[in-house]
Amino acid sequence: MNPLTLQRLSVRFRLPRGVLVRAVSDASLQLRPGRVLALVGESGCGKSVLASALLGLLPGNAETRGRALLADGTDLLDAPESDLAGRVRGREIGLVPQSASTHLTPVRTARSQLAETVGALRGPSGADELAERAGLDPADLDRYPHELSGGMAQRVALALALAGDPRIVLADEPTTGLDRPLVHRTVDLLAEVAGEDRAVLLITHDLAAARRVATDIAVMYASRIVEAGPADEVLAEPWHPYTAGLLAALPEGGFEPIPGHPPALTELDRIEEEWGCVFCQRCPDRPGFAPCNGDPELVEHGERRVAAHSPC
Ligand SMILES: Nc1ncnc2c1ncn2[C@@H]1O[C@H](COP(=O)(O)OP(=O)(O)OP(=O)(O)O)[C@@H](O)[C@H]1O
Ligand code: NI
Repeated sequence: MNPLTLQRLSVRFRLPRGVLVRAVSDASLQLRPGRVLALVGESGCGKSVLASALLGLLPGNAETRGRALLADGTDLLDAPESDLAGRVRGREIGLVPQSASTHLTPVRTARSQLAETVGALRGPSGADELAERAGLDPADLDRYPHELSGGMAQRVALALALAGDPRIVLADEPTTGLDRPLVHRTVDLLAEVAGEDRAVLLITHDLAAARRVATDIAVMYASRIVEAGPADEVLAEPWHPYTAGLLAALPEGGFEPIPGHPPALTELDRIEEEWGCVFCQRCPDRPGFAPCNGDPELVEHGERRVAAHSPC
């Protein structure tokens, strides 16, 4: 059994006056030990909401559907908070947050915070060992948060995420604000963490970083996973025009961003009704912006799947 299996996970938010935000729609994914799954997509497509759902950290106006199953059958979507707090967060799933330094208490050294977390989670490794596994000189643990560089803070955050010896490590935009060499260093460390037989979910809009370490990739657009599969295959020959568009936006792809913007997540039902699919309005394969007919079909082939019209 895989450490985590998502089955048609959906999350929507209820806003005043009956407005609904469809943040995640029917997401199905598997995290596997020893592998890095990169979840990529433009800002606002629902990546962080998906992560929050797995950690039981959605706000009160969220409604979920589907299942998010741990290997022992626990469904994270309906597990009681006591279970999530006592057993899941930190122990089953370690979180590497977006801006590491804001998660550290300013008045205490990194070492005291790491030691406290190890104690609270009853983790098997000491602070020095965790620091080394996170690529940090143990001597740097004696620094206060304001004495840590961005890269060091990120490594402290990784050490904290490993403190409870979790089988799953979830990193949500762990490279924000880091320069390119540090981005590489950070994602390389995540690959090493996967090498310890953990499953890593790397959430990022940095496709170049994802390409560097991902073994598997899932591409999210307007709340849906539109394409997924082994990273080398998907990135060498994308099946969805959105994936192709993301690659074309990279420097080596020619720096040609996809024109237009993703639709507002409050508008998805209306757009699907009018257009058939939510990507048509930006789709290079539909000159003249002809609407598609109906839902994009899901095509599965081996380990790959794509939800697009042909051509979409
Ligand atoms: N509590 C909430 N109530 C209503 N809408 C919300 C709430 N939380 C998030 N959203 C909306 O859900 C959508 C998805 O947000 P999310 O943070 O998951 O995007 P993302 O893909 O992680 O983007 P980024 O790359 O910028 O981190 C956004 O449109 C956001 O405004
Ligand atoms: Ni289409």
